[in-house]
Amino acid sequence: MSAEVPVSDLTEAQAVLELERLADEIAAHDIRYHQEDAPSISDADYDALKRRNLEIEALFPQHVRENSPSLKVGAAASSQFAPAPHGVPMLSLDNAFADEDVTDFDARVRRFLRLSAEDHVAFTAEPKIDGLSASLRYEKGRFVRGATRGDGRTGEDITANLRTLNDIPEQLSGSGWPDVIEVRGEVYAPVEEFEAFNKASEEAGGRTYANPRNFAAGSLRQIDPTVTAKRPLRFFAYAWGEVSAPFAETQWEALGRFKDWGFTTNDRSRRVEDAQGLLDVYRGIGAERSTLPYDIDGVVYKVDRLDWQSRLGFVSRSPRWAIAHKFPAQQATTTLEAIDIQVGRTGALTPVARLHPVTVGGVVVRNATLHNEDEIIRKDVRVGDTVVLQRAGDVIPQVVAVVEAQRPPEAVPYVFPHVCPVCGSKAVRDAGQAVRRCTGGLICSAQLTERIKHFVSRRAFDIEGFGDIYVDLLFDKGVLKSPADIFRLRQRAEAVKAAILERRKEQAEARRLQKAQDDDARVGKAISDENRAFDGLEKLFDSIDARRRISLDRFLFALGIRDIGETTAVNLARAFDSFEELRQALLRASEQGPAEAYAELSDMRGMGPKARDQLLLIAPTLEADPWPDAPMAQKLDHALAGLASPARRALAARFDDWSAFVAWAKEAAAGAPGDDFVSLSAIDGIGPVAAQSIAAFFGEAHNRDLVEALVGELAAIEPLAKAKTDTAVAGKTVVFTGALEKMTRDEAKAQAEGLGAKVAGSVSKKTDLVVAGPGAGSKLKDAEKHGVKVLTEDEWLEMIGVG
Ligand SMILES: NC(=O)c1ccc[n+]([C@@H]2O[C@H](COP(=O)([O-])OP(=O)(O)OC[C@H]3O[C@@H](n4cnc5c(N)ncnc54)[C@H](O)[C@@H]3O)[C@@H](O)[C@H]2O)c1
Ligand SMILES: [Zn+2]
Repeated sequence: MSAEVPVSDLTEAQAVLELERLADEIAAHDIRYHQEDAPSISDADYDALKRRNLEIEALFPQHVRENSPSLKVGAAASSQFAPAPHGVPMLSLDNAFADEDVTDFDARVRRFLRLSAEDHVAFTAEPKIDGLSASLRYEKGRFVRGATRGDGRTGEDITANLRTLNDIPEQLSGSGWPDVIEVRGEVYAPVEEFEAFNKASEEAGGRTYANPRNFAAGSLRQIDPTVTAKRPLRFFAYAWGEVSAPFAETQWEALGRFKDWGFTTNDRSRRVEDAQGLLDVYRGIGAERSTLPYDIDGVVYKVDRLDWQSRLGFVSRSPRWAIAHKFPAQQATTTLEAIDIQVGRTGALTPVARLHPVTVGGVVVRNATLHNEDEIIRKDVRVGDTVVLQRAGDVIPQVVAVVEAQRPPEAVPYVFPHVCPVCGSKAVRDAGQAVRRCTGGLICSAQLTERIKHFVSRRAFDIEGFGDIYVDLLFDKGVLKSPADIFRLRQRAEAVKAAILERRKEQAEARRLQKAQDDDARVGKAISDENRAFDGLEKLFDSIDARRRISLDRFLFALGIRDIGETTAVNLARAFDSFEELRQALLRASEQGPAEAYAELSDMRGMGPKARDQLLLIAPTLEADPWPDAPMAQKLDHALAGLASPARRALAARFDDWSAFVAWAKEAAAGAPGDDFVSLSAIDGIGPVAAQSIAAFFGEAHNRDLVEALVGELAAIEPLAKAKTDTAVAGKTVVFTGALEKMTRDEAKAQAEGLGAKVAGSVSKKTDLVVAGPGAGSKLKDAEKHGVKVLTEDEWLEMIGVG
């Protein structure tokens, strides 16, 4: 996660934005976790996002969003299943982590019920099974409908799937059940069976799951119940929803009734006379945890008396009468056999620990995340080390520490690669960023699909109808390997059609397998539907052809070069009369761009531009070690006494050898930028960082080849008109905010830039004008704060002579 502003430092405006961001991000994780059974972050990271959201809401209660994650349960039901509305909502639980949280819970309950010190509150303590909850409706003792929790109000109707579970009686046994009762509880997969499934599935080339919970959820929510029937799912009953008549007076009694009626209840559940007893049960169950046949992530405490439960009632997403006391993550030690680097679709290099297989909390772990470069350095993780692993019902187990006492003598510090293992391009870190990224962009196959999606997107080449589905499909089938290939698709229409057909057949086959019935007629139909799909192709080819003429700024932006955003692309394009002229300038600059040592020096934390320039001046005069016996820090203090101390410290942290430092400093001095590079970085709105990025891009032969091939497919790259200097707004910085009524934001921006104005996204001291339409918010306030002139849209149009 990138560096975050501490909650207490957030301004009100930042808080509003942050709450919005968190709501979006958490909602996306909820869908991946609850709907797709494929979370992309660990539960601990997810919980941290939720906590941050809560903390901000506590400071700015007036800005709690209607869709706040703190008010929501789960995620909306998937449309794959019929909706199953819950008459009594299915809620989540509040969490307790520390012993004090449990004491607080007891105190809250007593305060709410206005009990005196002598009154005892009895509780049940039940293992918190890490599965997914289900609600089973019985009418006159017969199972009639079963549903998932969904968003708490509406779940998914999975009756047929639930019927396949042996733990779920078709007909209740015993007697005394109400005419209507919804029995609720947890569907889970025993750890051993989960492992066996994964192993068999892996050998057969099928899907594997990260943990028993995802496996249970994925197995239960199958379209085809015969698939569910083959999966080893179990059910514990522990709660209820709608009932037509009371059937118990306490939680404990209710659990007993469930058992009488033929359900399995957890035999580790206990009833305790007061809150003191809860912690004993917690420790007891905790001690047994790693030997239990199923995953648990805590103990749930519930007020035993049901009349008290109903008086306590609910807050938005959880009952007041219950709490989940979570266990800390489970740990184990093993040896680290290798560190592999994976490259994500955005080019991020992620280190993965390959481990000697070890069982953590019942699950065999072979890989663990090491997060990023700094984490490896901070923990000094080395290949061969014995490491402590942690798993918390998590997606990916983590390496939390190294057992240094067991380090083999030959283990050396890990050196994080500076090149991409997929494409061999340089991998760099931006200042202040934890992630190292491959700069290969369009030539890196790990990133290609994302880059092509960017290339064809609205703000780049704007190829209508070229959706993600086409990009993924054509890439998978090997038809699309570079931007130039886009323009060759019409010529290769047969290959495109074959790819589409093949995909359709795969989909039909997957459907057929899922339906587990040989429905050949449907496969046949799916294929004949192709012809209709091909109709769209002609149109796609036409819209591709329509973009063979492209403006220079869009062309540059589409290449997805680091630091070359839309505005920078426009500024660059404006400074040159043709693409050819720009290309020549870039080639010259790339030969004189700062060398790697220079770039690293400029990038070093603690090294300001002043210290950098001083060092570059001194570097050529540095000589053999003047003080061989002193520690490196003292040598640097001595030789570079004129430099600020943070700069000296940064160097001392980077080098432990005098001659390596001197060689590097000399290289940096030699690599200082030449005239062509300087004039590139002097272009208005460019600067050294963007100049360095684009020069480096054109400096790499494979990028030049890629551009060459692309240019070969295009009819024209059209230069932009030079920025005007003789208009009323030339050279002024303008910010648009609120709704514009006479034109779109993009049009307004293009028009203003055409008149020589700069368009900025936020208001600062440097802003000259703010054009505010209806609904303008914080930017308008910022304008007042900085005393910036504010215009209406009409006043603006008048000013530029259009009104
Ligand atoms: N990694 C991700 O992307 C991601 C996304 C969403 C949620 N999550 C994780 O899911 C959890 C939050 O989900 P939640 O809202 O279901 O809360 P929860 O799992 O913490 O608690 C509520 C659930 O506990 C279960 N439960 C088990 N035994 C029970 C018992 N004896 N009595 C009552 N309930 C019992 C029920 O299914 C109930 O719905 C967190 O652990 C969170 O980290 C992770
Ligand atoms: Zn790469």
